[in-house]
Amino acid sequence: MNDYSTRLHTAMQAKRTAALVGLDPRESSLPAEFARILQDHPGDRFERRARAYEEFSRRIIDVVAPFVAAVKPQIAFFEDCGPAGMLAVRNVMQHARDAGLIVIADAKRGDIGTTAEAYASAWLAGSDPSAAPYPADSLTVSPYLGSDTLTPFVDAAIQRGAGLYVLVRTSNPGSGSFQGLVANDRAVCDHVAAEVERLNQSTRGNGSYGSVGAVVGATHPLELRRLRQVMPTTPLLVPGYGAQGGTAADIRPAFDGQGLGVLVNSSRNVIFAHLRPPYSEVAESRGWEAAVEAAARDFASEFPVPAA
Ligand SMILES: O=C(O)c1cc(=O)[nH]c(=O)n1[C@@H]1O[C@H](COP(=O)(O)O)[C@@H](O)[C@H]1O
Repeated sequence: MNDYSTRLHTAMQAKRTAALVGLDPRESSLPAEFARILQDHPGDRFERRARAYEEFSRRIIDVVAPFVAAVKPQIAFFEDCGPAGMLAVRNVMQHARDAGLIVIADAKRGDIGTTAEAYASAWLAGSDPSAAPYPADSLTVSPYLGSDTLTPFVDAAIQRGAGLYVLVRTSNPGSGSFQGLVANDRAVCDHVAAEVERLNQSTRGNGSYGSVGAVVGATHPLELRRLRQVMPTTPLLVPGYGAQGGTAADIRPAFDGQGLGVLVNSSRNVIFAHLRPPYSEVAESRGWEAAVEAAARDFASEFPVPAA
C-alpha cells in the first residue's frame, strides 16, 4: 500500500503540475445546457439540482483529468441538495478516482475522539476506494477541538494510506480573528502548524513528506512563507489563488526544490471559466467545456512540476 504523499507526488509528477481543480458547483453559474436537467429531471428540486451537479462535475473531471493531478469536491454544495446530493458526490468522487485523479474531500470535519473516528472511517478511503462509503484519498479537517481530536484521523490515515489537510491559516479575510491571536508569544496558527508538523512526522516513513497536510491560504503570502518554515515536511493545500486574489508569485516560495510539497486549488475560475474573459470567448465559439479546458491548461502551466 502506497502512502498518501507518495501517491500524490507521483500524480503531480505524472501530470507535471501542482494544480488542483475544486469542484464547487453552484446552480446560478452552471452552463445554460443544465437548465434542462434543473427543470425536467424527475424528482424534487433538490434531486434535480443534485443530478445537475453530478453531471456537471463528471464532465469537468473528464475535461481536466489530463491536465491536473487532483480534484477537491466541496461537500457543502452537494449537502445543500439533501440525500441525493450526498449520493451524487459519492459518484463524482468515484468517477474522479476512475479517471486516475487524487480526490480531496473538502468537508472540514472535526469532533471529539469517538465521533472523529466515525468521520475518518466515512471519508478516508485512502489507497483502496472501497474502504469507505465516500472514496476520498484525503480530507480537510478542523483542529479547533484540540490535538486529541486529530489523532483518530491520523490513525485512519496511516491505516488506509490516506491523507489529511488540517486548517492552519485559512484564506478568508477574517481568518486572523482567531488564527492570528497570540498566545505564549506565537500566533494560534503557528501553534497549530507546529502540532501538524509533529503529527506529520509520525506518518513520514522514509519519504520527504508525511500524510498530515496543512491548509494555508494564498491570500496571506507572508504567513505562507513563515508557516512553511514551521512545517518543512508537511504537504500544503493552498486555496485562495485566482478568484480570492492570491497569485502564483505569492505561492511559489512554499514549493521545495523539486516543485513538490504544495497543491494549489482553483475552483470558480476553472469550473465556471465560461463566465469570464478571455475564456467566455472560447465558450462562445467552442462551448463551455472548451473554456474549462483552456482555463485548466493555463492554471496547470502556472505551477509546473518536473517529471520524476
Ligand atoms: O479547505 C479549503 O479548501 C479552503 C480553505 C480556505 O482557507 N479557503 C478556501 O477557499 N477553501 C476552499 O477552497 C475553495 C475556493 O474556491 P475558489 O475561491 O472558487 O477558488 C472553496 O471550496 C473553499 O471552501
